[in-house]
Amino acid sequence: MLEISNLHSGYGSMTILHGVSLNVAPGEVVCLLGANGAGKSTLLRTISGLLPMKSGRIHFNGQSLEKHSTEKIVRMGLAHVPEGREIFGGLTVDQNLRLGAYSGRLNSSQIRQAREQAFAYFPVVERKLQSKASALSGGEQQMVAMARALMSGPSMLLLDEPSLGLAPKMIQTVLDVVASLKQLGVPILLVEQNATAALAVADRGYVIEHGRVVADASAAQLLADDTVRRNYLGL
Ligand SMILES: Nc1ncnc2c1ncn2[C@@H]1O[C@H](COP(=O)(O)OP(=O)(O)OP(=O)(O)O)[C@@H](O)[C@H]1O
Repeated sequence: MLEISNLHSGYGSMTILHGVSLNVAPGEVVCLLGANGAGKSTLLRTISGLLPMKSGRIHFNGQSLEKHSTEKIVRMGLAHVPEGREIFGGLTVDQNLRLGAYSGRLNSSQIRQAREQAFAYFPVVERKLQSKASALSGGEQQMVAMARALMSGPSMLLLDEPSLGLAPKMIQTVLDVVASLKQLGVPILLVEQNATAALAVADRGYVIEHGRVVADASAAQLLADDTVRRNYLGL
């Protein structure tokens, strides 16, 4: 579904990703592990076209994403929930959700369905529809960001630290939503600092160090690996 090979990317003249290759198959949840600054967010930003690649290949459903705008990539079905949420604070929650549907992938009845699904996952989003997004707590904003991504009718999701700043109960809610989307067949590439909990819902994972993939294994193998447990799972 998503195939990345020998990807180089970075900021200006600085290269952060040095030849990353990875893939996500239909229906898979794949977790990216790595220390702060390893390049995980940079990878997601490059996939979604927020950052131009320097070289390499990214294919989504057999189509190259190179030179496509982020807007086009969302229209192709790949939605990105960035770290730090980046919702529009001056707009209401409802307006944020409508912007999520702006890509035009869904017709009006599908948009209604996506809205209902988002409300079922995140009841607080429905309760706060008319509130200014900036008036929501950090955790509530995180849920709006995920709901907004669902409004584009994604066939794949890139989630960057979806549980950042959430209370423990809400962390589990977010991971339950990940598991539920997986049941619906939506593949997810997930960066998550609660790596043990993330690997519990993931099929596979990649470990990234200094912009390079240094390990690639099933979630069960990563959970059992002493080095991974020590360095990334805090066990
Ligand atoms: N806008 C930017 N301009 C220049 N350098 C950046 C920018 N964003 C990130 N970097 C640098 O790129 C490197 C990788 O950052 P990135 O955010 O991809 O790491 P990460 O693995 O997601 O880390 P974290 O877990 O802390 O979010 C870091 O050295 C960071 O300082």
